[in-house]
Amino acid sequence: MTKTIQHDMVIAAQGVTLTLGTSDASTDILRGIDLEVARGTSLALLGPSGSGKSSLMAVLSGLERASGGQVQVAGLDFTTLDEDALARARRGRIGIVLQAFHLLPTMTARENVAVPMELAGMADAFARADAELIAVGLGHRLHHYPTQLSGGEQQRVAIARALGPRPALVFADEPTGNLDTTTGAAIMDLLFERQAAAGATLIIITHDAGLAARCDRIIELADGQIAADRRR
Ligand SMILES: Nc1ncnc2c1ncn2[C@@H]1O[C@H](COP(=O)(O)OP(=O)(O)OP(=O)(O)O)[C@@H](O)[C@H]1O
Repeated sequence: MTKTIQHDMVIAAQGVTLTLGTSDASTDILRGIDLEVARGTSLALLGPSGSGKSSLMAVLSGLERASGGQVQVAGLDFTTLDEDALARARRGRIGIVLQAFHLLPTMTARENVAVPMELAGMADAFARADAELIAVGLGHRLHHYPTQLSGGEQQRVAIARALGPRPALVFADEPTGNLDTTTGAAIMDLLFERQAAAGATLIIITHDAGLAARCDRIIELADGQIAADRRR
Protein backbone atom coordinates (compact mmCIF):
# COMPACT_ATOMS: atom_id res chain seq x y z
CA MET A 1 0.00 0.00 0.00
CA THR A 2 1.25 3.50 -0.80
CA LYS A 3 1.97 5.64 2.23
CA THR A 4 0.55 9.16 2.06
CA ILE A 5 3.46 11.53 1.80
CA GLN A 6 3.76 14.71 3.79
CA HIS A 7 3.62 17.93 1.76
CA ASP A 8 7.04 19.05 2.93
CA MET A 9 8.67 15.96 1.41
CA VAL A 10 9.87 16.37 -2.18
CA ILE A 11 10.99 12.74 -2.37
CA ALA A 12 9.32 9.74 -0.79
CA ALA A 13 10.79 6.42 -1.86
CA GLN A 14 9.91 3.10 -0.27
CA GLY A 15 11.44 -0.28 -0.91
CA VAL A 16 13.06 0.82 -4.15
CA THR A 17 14.85 -1.90 -6.06
CA LEU A 18 16.66 -1.78 -9.38
CA THR A 19 17.74 -4.89 -11.20
CA LEU A 20 19.41 -4.53 -14.58
CA GLY A 21 20.91 -6.85 -17.14
CA THR A 22 19.77 -10.04 -18.78
CA SER A 23 18.19 -12.94 -16.93
CA ASP A 24 21.44 -14.95 -16.84
CA ALA A 25 23.54 -11.91 -15.92
CA SER A 26 21.27 -9.68 -13.87
CA THR A 27 22.58 -7.36 -11.18
CA ASP A 28 20.68 -6.17 -8.11
CA ILE A 29 21.86 -2.59 -8.13
CA LEU A 30 19.46 -1.02 -5.62
CA ARG A 31 18.29 -3.34 -2.87
CA GLY A 32 15.43 -1.79 -0.89
CA ILE A 33 15.96 1.95 -0.56
CA ASP A 34 13.67 3.89 1.81
CA LEU A 35 14.25 7.62 1.59
CA GLU A 36 12.31 10.79 2.36
CA VAL A 37 13.83 14.15 1.53
CA ALA A 38 12.43 17.44 2.82
CA ARG A 39 11.81 20.38 0.52
CA GLY A 40 14.51 23.02 0.23
CA THR A 41 17.22 20.92 1.87
CA SER A 42 20.57 19.71 0.55
CA LEU A 43 21.69 16.11 0.62
CA ALA A 44 25.01 14.50 -0.26
CA LEU A 45 25.06 10.98 -1.61
CA LEU A 46 28.32 9.23 -0.75
CA GLY A 47 29.54 5.70 -1.21
CA PRO A 48 32.21 3.63 -2.90
CA SER A 49 32.35 3.22 -6.66
CA GLY A 50 29.63 0.84 -7.77
CA SER A 51 27.51 1.30 -4.62
CA GLY A 52 24.58 2.59 -6.67
CA LYS A 53 24.74 6.39 -6.34
CA SER A 54 24.22 7.18 -10.02
CA SER A 55 21.57 4.48 -10.29
CA LEU A 56 19.63 5.95 -7.36
CA MET A 57 19.88 9.39 -8.94
CA ALA A 58 18.59 7.95 -12.23
CA VAL A 59 15.58 6.41 -10.47
CA LEU A 60 14.79 9.51 -8.39
CA SER A 61 15.10 11.79 -11.42
CA GLY A 62 12.87 9.60 -13.57
CA LEU A 63 15.60 8.62 -16.03
CA GLU A 64 15.43 5.00 -14.97
CA ARG A 65 12.35 3.11 -13.83
CA ALA A 66 12.59 1.28 -10.51
CA SER A 67 12.16 -2.49 -10.72
CA GLY A 68 10.16 -2.46 -7.50
CA GLY A 69 8.93 -0.21 -4.71
CA GLN A 70 7.38 3.25 -4.71
CA VAL A 71 8.91 6.47 -5.98
CA GLN A 72 7.06 9.71 -5.38
CA VAL A 73 8.77 12.90 -6.49
CA ALA A 74 7.38 16.43 -6.27
CA GLY A 75 3.90 15.06 -5.72
CA LEU A 76 3.99 12.61 -8.65
CA ASP A 77 4.02 8.84 -8.45
CA PHE A 78 6.86 7.92 -10.83
CA THR A 79 6.02 4.24 -10.61
CA THR A 80 2.69 4.67 -12.39
CA LEU A 81 3.75 7.05 -15.18
CA ASP A 82 4.60 5.79 -18.66
CA GLU A 83 7.79 6.91 -20.43
CA ASP A 84 6.23 9.97 -22.10
CA ALA A 85 4.49 11.11 -18.95
CA LEU A 86 7.74 10.66 -17.05
CA ALA A 87 9.62 12.80 -19.58
CA ARG A 88 6.97 15.52 -19.29
CA ALA A 89 7.02 15.29 -15.50
CA ARG A 90 10.79 15.80 -15.44
CA ARG A 91 10.61 19.01 -17.46
CA GLY A 92 10.50 21.99 -15.18
CA ARG A 93 10.40 19.87 -12.01
CA ILE A 94 13.86 18.36 -12.03
CA GLY A 95 17.19 19.94 -12.95
CA ILE A 96 20.36 17.94 -13.52
CA VAL A 97 23.99 19.07 -13.44
CA LEU A 98 26.56 16.52 -14.58
CA GLN A 99 30.32 16.27 -14.25
CA ALA A 100 30.90 16.66 -17.99
CA PHE A 101 28.53 19.66 -18.38
CA HIS A 102 26.65 18.17 -21.39
CA LEU A 103 25.79 21.43 -23.08
CA LEU A 104 24.57 21.25 -26.67
CA PRO A 105 27.56 22.31 -28.81
CA THR A 106 25.50 23.88 -31.59
CA MET A 107 23.69 26.24 -29.23
CA THR A 108 24.91 29.40 -27.52
CA ALA A 109 24.92 29.69 -23.73
CA ARG A 110 21.63 31.58 -23.97
CA GLU A 111 20.01 28.93 -26.19
CA ASN A 112 21.25 26.09 -23.97
CA VAL A 113 19.39 27.66 -21.04
CA ALA A 114 16.33 28.96 -22.90
CA VAL A 115 15.45 26.04 -25.17
CA PRO A 116 14.59 23.55 -22.38
CA MET A 117 12.31 26.20 -20.85
CA GLU A 118 10.66 26.77 -24.23
CA LEU A 119 10.14 23.02 -24.57
CA ALA A 120 8.57 23.01 -21.12
CA GLY A 121 6.11 25.61 -22.43
CA MET A 122 7.37 28.46 -20.26
CA ALA A 123 6.68 32.02 -21.31
CA ASP A 124 9.62 34.43 -21.74
CA ALA A 125 12.16 31.60 -21.94
CA PHE A 126 14.87 33.83 -23.42
CA ALA A 127 14.34 36.65 -20.92
CA ARG A 128 14.46 34.12 -18.09
CA ALA A 129 17.59 32.54 -19.54
CA ASP A 130 19.30 35.95 -19.69
CA ALA A 131 18.38 36.65 -16.05
CA GLU A 132 19.61 33.23 -14.97
CA LEU A 133 22.90 33.59 -16.87
CA ILE A 134 23.43 37.02 -15.34
CA ALA A 135 22.78 35.47 -11.91
CA VAL A 136 25.57 32.94 -12.47
CA GLY A 137 27.96 35.68 -13.60
CA LEU A 138 27.78 35.07 -17.35
CA GLY A 139 25.95 38.15 -18.54
CA HIS A 140 28.95 38.84 -20.81
CA ARG A 141 28.92 35.36 -22.38
CA LEU A 142 25.30 34.98 -23.55
CA HIS A 143 26.20 34.43 -27.19
CA HIS A 144 29.24 32.21 -26.70
CA TYR A 145 29.16 28.57 -27.78
CA PRO A 146 30.31 25.87 -25.30
CA THR A 147 33.70 25.47 -27.05
CA GLN A 148 34.29 29.18 -26.51
CA LEU A 149 33.76 28.84 -22.73
CA SER A 150 36.07 27.56 -19.97
CA GLY A 151 35.10 24.46 -17.98
CA GLY A 152 33.96 26.59 -15.05
CA GLU A 153 31.91 28.79 -17.37
CA GLN A 154 30.32 25.74 -19.01
CA GLN A 155 29.32 24.45 -15.58
CA ARG A 156 27.80 27.87 -14.78
CA VAL A 157 25.70 27.55 -17.95
CA ALA A 158 24.69 24.04 -16.84
CA ILE A 159 23.66 25.44 -13.43
CA ALA A 160 21.64 28.20 -15.11
CA ARG A 161 19.99 25.58 -17.34
CA ALA A 162 19.15 23.34 -14.38
CA LEU A 163 17.80 26.14 -12.16
CA GLY A 164 16.13 28.28 -14.87
CA PRO A 165 12.78 26.46 -14.83
CA ARG A 166 12.66 26.78 -11.00
CA PRO A 167 12.65 23.02 -10.41
CA ALA A 168 11.64 21.53 -7.07
CA LEU A 169 14.64 19.26 -7.22
CA VAL A 170 18.19 19.57 -8.58
CA PHE A 171 20.57 16.64 -8.93
CA ALA A 172 24.30 17.21 -9.32
CA ASP A 173 26.50 14.22 -10.17
CA GLU A 174 30.14 15.04 -9.28
CA PRO A 175 29.60 18.64 -10.44
CA THR A 176 33.20 19.66 -9.71
CA GLY A 177 34.84 16.47 -11.00
CA ASN A 178 36.18 18.11 -14.18
CA LEU A 179 37.29 21.35 -12.53
CA ASP A 180 40.37 22.46 -10.62
CA THR A 181 39.98 22.95 -6.85
CA THR A 182 39.51 26.73 -6.91
CA THR A 183 37.03 26.69 -9.79
CA GLY A 184 35.21 23.73 -8.21
CA ALA A 185 34.83 25.59 -4.91
CA ALA A 186 33.42 28.62 -6.73
CA ILE A 187 30.99 26.41 -8.63
CA MET A 188 29.76 24.81 -5.40
CA ASP A 189 29.29 28.23 -3.76
CA LEU A 190 27.23 29.20 -6.79
CA LEU A 191 25.20 25.99 -6.79
CA PHE A 192 24.29 26.39 -3.10
CA GLU A 193 23.50 30.06 -3.65
CA ARG A 194 21.21 29.40 -6.62
CA GLN A 195 19.57 26.47 -4.78
CA ALA A 196 18.77 28.73 -1.83
CA ALA A 197 17.47 31.49 -4.13
CA ALA A 198 15.18 29.02 -5.89
CA GLY A 199 14.11 27.20 -2.70
CA ALA A 200 15.01 23.96 -4.48
CA THR A 201 16.10 20.67 -2.97
CA LEU A 202 19.66 19.74 -3.95
CA ILE A 203 21.04 16.21 -4.12
CA ILE A 204 24.76 15.97 -4.82
CA ILE A 205 26.66 12.82 -5.67
CA THR A 206 30.22 13.31 -4.52
CA HIS A 207 33.38 11.60 -3.35
CA ASP A 208 34.43 14.84 -1.67
CA ALA A 209 33.86 14.64 2.12
CA GLY A 210 34.38 18.41 2.46
CA LEU A 211 31.64 19.11 -0.04
CA ALA A 212 29.33 16.57 1.60
CA ALA A 213 29.87 18.31 4.96
CA ARG A 214 28.30 21.47 3.50
CA CYS A 215 25.01 19.63 2.95
CA ASP A 216 22.16 19.41 5.50
CA ARG A 217 22.25 15.64 5.32
CA ILE A 218 24.62 12.88 4.22
CA ILE A 219 23.44 9.51 2.97
CA GLU A 220 25.99 6.77 2.45
CA LEU A 221 25.24 3.93 0.08
CA ALA A 222 26.94 0.55 0.24
CA ASP A 223 26.10 -2.28 -2.10
CA GLY A 224 22.77 -0.80 -3.17
CA GLN A 225 21.52 -0.06 0.35
CA ILE A 226 21.56 2.93 2.69
CA ALA A 227 24.41 2.26 5.12
CA ALA A 228 24.34 5.59 6.99
CA ASP A 229 22.04 8.62 7.22
CA ARG A 230 23.42 11.64 9.08
CA ARG A 231 21.95 15.12 9.54
CA ARG A 232 23.78 18.26 10.48
N1 LIG B 1 22.88 -1.45 -17.27
C1 LIG B 1 23.47 -2.12 -16.27
N2 LIG B 1 23.44 -3.47 -16.24
C2 LIG B 1 24.02 -4.15 -15.25
N3 LIG B 1 24.68 -3.58 -14.22
C3 LIG B 1 24.77 -2.25 -14.19
C4 LIG B 1 24.17 -1.44 -15.21
N4 LIG B 1 24.40 -0.13 -14.88
C5 LIG B 1 25.13 -0.12 -13.74
N5 LIG B 1 25.35 -1.40 -13.32
C6 LIG B 1 26.08 -1.80 -12.10
O1 LIG B 1 25.42 -1.23 -10.99
C7 LIG B 1 26.33 -0.90 -9.95
C8 LIG B 1 26.07 0.51 -9.46
O2 LIG B 1 26.44 1.45 -10.46
P1 LIG B 1 26.36 3.02 -10.22
O3 LIG B 1 26.88 3.69 -11.46
O4 LIG B 1 25.02 3.39 -9.75
O5 LIG B 1 27.42 3.21 -9.02
P2 LIG B 1 28.04 4.52 -8.42
O6 LIG B 1 27.97 4.38 -6.94
O7 LIG B 1 27.42 5.72 -9.02
O8 LIG B 1 29.55 4.38 -8.88
P3 LIG B 1 30.66 5.48 -9.31
O9 LIG B 1 31.04 6.22 -8.05
O10 LIG B 1 31.79 4.63 -9.82
O11 LIG B 1 30.06 6.35 -10.37
C9 LIG B 1 27.71 -1.12 -10.53
O12 LIG B 1 28.21 -2.33 -10.00
C10 LIG B 1 27.48 -1.25 -12.02
O13 LIG B 1 28.40 -2.11 -12.62
